[in-house]
Amino acid sequence: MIKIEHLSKKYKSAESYSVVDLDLHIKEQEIFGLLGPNGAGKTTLISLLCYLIKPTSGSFTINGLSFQKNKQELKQIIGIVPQEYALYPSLTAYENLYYFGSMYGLKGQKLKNKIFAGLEKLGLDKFAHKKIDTFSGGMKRRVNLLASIMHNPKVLFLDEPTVGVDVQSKNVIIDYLKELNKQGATIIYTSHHLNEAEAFCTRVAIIDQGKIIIKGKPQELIDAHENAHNLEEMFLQITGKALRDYA
Ligand SMILES: Nc1ncnc2c1ncn2[C@@H]1O[C@H](COP(=O)(O)OP(=O)(O)OP(=O)(O)O)[C@@H](O)[C@H]1O
Repeated sequence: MIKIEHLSKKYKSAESYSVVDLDLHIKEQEIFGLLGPNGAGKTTLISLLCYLIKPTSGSFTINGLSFQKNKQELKQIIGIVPQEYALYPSLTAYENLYYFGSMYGLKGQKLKNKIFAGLEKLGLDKFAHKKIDTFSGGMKRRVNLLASIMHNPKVLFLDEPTVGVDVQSKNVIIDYLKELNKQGATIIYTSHHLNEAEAFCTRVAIIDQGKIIIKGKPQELIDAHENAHNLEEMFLQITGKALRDYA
């Protein structure tokens, strides 16, 4: 499904590479977690795969398609849930979703039904006609997710989709993602919530300084590390306890 080969990225203003000669294959219908300390290169990797930024070298394909040759086809099959809200605050939830759905060529009753079905699933149907700037963080995160899946993408990239939300919103988001995955979506997501990733992901990769240092099924990784009873303990053993501040 996703084949990444020797992918590297060095930002123009940066002194070092943010993604370094990275190889990774992700299979269809996996839920793949990209984990790592602050500044490890997770967002950069997701941004490369969505072609929001260009690689310095290396290549990748998604479903056999490459951005260089099949940009339009790829745009139809991928969905991107960014870390920042991609919503218009002065428009209602319905108007936002209508706008994003129209961008993918959806219209009329079909689009309307899709919007209301999504809002209902995520517990927001009562708020369809309220403006986004009146929403809580958890509500905005849920609309942000819906905006990215209006076109039923086969592959969904999510950059910290549950950051800053309460447990209730987090559970609704994760359950919805599991449902999309059951329906066939491949999911690639970044998170700092290691308990969440342990329960949610079929496989995870731990990234540090732009490189994958370990990957596998969460339980297998935990079992392979003595004294680690969960993913967080394994993560700390591998990445160390030092702070990762950068500017
Ligand atoms: N636009 C940019 N220009 C220059 N350097 C950048 C840019 N964006 C990110 N970087 C650098 O690339 C490295 C990786 O950053 P990235 O945001 O991908 O990490 P991350 O793993 O997503 O971190 P976090 O968990 O804090 O979101 C960092 O050293 C960061 O300073």
